[in-house]
Amino acid sequence: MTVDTFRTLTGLVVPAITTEQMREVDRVAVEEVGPNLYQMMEKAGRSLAALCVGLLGDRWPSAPIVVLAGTGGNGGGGICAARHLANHGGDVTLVVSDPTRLHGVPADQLALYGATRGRLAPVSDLGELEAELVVDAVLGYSLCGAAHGTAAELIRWMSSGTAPVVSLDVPSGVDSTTGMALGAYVRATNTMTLAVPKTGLDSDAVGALWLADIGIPREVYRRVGVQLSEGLFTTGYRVRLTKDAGNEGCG
Ligand SMILES: NC(=O)C1=CN([C@@H]2O[C@H](COP(=O)(O)OP(=O)(O)OC[C@H]3O[C@@H](n4cnc5c(N)ncnc54)[C@H](O)[C@@H]3O)[C@@H](O)[C@H]2O)[C@@H](O)CC1
Ligand SMILES: [K+]
Repeated sequence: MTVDTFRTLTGLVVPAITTEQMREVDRVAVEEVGPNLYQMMEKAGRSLAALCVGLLGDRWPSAPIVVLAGTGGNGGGGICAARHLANHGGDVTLVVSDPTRLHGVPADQLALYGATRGRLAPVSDLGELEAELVVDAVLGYSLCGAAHGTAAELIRWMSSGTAPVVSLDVPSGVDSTTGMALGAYVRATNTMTLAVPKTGLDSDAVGALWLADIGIPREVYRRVGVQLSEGLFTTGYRVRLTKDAGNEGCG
């Protein structure tokens, strides 16, 4: 099932967009207006780390956190979050599905993570890892078909454990436009989506839905034809979204 809108807890209506529209937002930002990908990913990773700290509450920073990252932009955001968690004294272990396939910004994120106190573990160590919180940054909006290979292995590991999972952008394995999963997929307790919510996020796999500001200015949205309320992030860099069912969420 897909939706056209979500709503903030204060009642603001937020439009939902497709993967194709989000790609166009990204393209206009990167090629025409800014911010660049490094800037956006930094904000995504930092907000994701802050959400994790908030969810762990008193158990932070002694609670073991496992961050699972894929090879694309979603993985890059997860690696960036792992760096922020490690920088702030967290007990972090990062597992990258295939480090040899990282390139560009995500590869730079991994190199930077190597300068922290966080651990890097191979996929073969998964069975030995303990987690009180798992960050799912395996697959984002570029999922094509059913999750396969190491990505599917990481998704199955998350599904077999009891630790809550926080997904970046979309639960891995779920199509961000249609909300459908053709194979293994993550059932998140929380999902932090980026910039604008996607039409496929009205799925039970999403858990509590958050929207993070990644610094995209209104000129980008104007060029793409997306109408976001200017009041959306007046209270912070992250806002909770609910399904837009009538007056749900209004006080
Ligand atoms: N504004 C932006 O552009 C930003 C994007 N970010 C993230 O980047 C994501 C998009 O990045 P990408 O386009 O690189 O793509 P993804 O990170 O969504 O995934 C790309 C990787 O997934 C693999 N893949 C695709 N379908 C698969 C399947 N069925 N089974 C196994 N592997 C599969 C591809 O081979 C590729 O290696 C977004 O979802 C978002 O989370 C953020 O990190 C930062 C800012
Ligand atoms: K994900």
